Amino acid sequence: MAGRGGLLMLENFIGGKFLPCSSYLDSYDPSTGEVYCHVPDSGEEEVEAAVEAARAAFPGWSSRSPQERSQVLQRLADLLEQSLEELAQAECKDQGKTITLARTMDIPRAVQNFRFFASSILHHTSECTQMDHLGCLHYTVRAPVGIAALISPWNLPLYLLTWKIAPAIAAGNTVIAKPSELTSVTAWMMCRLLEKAGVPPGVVNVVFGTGPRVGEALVSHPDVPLISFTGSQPTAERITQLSAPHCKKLSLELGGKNPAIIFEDANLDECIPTTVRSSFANQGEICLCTSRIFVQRSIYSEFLKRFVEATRMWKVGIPSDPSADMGALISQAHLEKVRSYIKKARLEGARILCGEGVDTLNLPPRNQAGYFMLPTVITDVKDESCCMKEEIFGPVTCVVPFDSEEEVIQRANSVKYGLAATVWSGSVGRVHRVAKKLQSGLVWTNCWLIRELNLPFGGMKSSGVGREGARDSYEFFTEVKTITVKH
Ligand SMILES: NC(=O)C1=CN([C@@H]2O[C@H](COP(=O)(O)OP(=O)(O)OC[C@H]3O[C@@H](n4cnc5c(N)ncnc54)[C@H](O)[C@@H]3O)[C@@H](O)[C@H]2O)C=CC1
Ligand SMILES: N/C(=C\C=C\C(=O)O)C(=O)O
Repeated sequence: MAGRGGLLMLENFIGGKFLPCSSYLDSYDPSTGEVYCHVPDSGEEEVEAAVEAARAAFPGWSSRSPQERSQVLQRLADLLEQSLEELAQAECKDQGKTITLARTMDIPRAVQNFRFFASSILHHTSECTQMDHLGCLHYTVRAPVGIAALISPWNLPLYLLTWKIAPAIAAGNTVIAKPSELTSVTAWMMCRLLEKAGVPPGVVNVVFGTGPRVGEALVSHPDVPLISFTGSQPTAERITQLSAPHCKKLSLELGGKNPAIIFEDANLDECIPTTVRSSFANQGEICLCTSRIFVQRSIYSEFLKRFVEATRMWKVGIPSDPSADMGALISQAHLEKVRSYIKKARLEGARILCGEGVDTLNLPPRNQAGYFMLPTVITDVKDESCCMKEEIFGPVTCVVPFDSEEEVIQRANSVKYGLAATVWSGSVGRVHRVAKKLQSGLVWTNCWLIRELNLPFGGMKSSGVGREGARDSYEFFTEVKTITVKH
């Protein structure tokens, strides 16, 4: 919809209707730094209306059979798939990611999220145990919890939002989704498809705006009993505080400081391109991205040389360029934050081998004010440095040597996060041994980001609370009851 100055103007989606808001936020095109869209700056009033709509829709939706709900999810998946190109173009413009990534990863995965939960909801079974000596049979039943608040970040906008909406509504809940105010467009586009897919009004409501205003109104609302959040650890802390008085169910998917551990028997021909990708895909703005690379000393020099060469080949370009490997970062503030880590590393005596401040970035004149930076490799950096401890969430990775297996496990585990690790070795015994000892919710060995949606996804320590996946999301989005029958 065209709004002020011909710019795109989004509206909230509440009770099956698009509704204007009394105030709006500017949303920027990361590749130019120009305002291109206005996003509703919602608050308590909009949350109240969304809660009312979600409450009214709950009895009807929750009493449908899993088969009926599954069909609706399948139709929505089909409609999203038919709009794949349009959604990919929108995601690329709104987020700054490359069109290739949006086409091959973000939007296909959003489609898959609905297909996956449309199927998995049909296959859950409940538990039953016998106590013959007491003449008792015990079994469990599950029921949807109610109105779910779903809060998602800006890095994988539709991908992560649908990873929450799909299991929540498949299980019979009604939802109020709040996408990041920085990347709201594809969620709004999805709302245009809901009626055609057969999603009844009020089952999926989307309120746009900032965390402190609309986010807090949502998470502290007494009639919203569960919250699924993906984002930063400080925001998770705030959500936990606000929801604590109501004892809400919480699922928190947070950041990482993910290690790659590369042993001397690794296949470097596979490891190097994959580790470049795991460090810099989506501008390093994925919570699963590698940011600490530990390399066994005997291959350290060779690895470093080849890794830097491969990083220099990683093309930074305008997001709409299909040959670009990396686009623009999300915002000016984020670009400055990422750059500040490189400055700190320099001051601490680390060496920047390529990227920011070393190589030259060539951009068309129209994109000079965009939020671009080159993929950057840091070395000679201490484990205590903030670059090795804190989540940077940008195209920056540190490479350091190690000597023994025990030492590298201890160093990899020495951060507050525990989300994702990769281990590279030709020894089957070693990959199992090391994977088991890493404090990490996910370990990929000799690969990265191969997702099996059935299995638990999530982090340990400060990387989160709870897991998502076929069974885990079902358990989160339902309440279980144990029933005992004396016969
Ligand atoms: N999945 C991840 O691990 C992600 C990590 N981050 C990290 O967080 C840093 C900051 O990025 P942000 O966008 O500011 O992340 P954030 O955690 O503030 O935002 C994520 C979502 O939470 C909402 N939100 C923010 N404050 C809230 C509050 N008080 N109550 C309810 N909802 C609230 C935001 O509007 C957004 O929808 C990044 O630099 C990165 O390090 C950011 C995005 C994703
Ligand atoms: N939660 C994030 C990524 C998840 C990826 C997946 O489920 O495949 C993130 O980057 O915040």
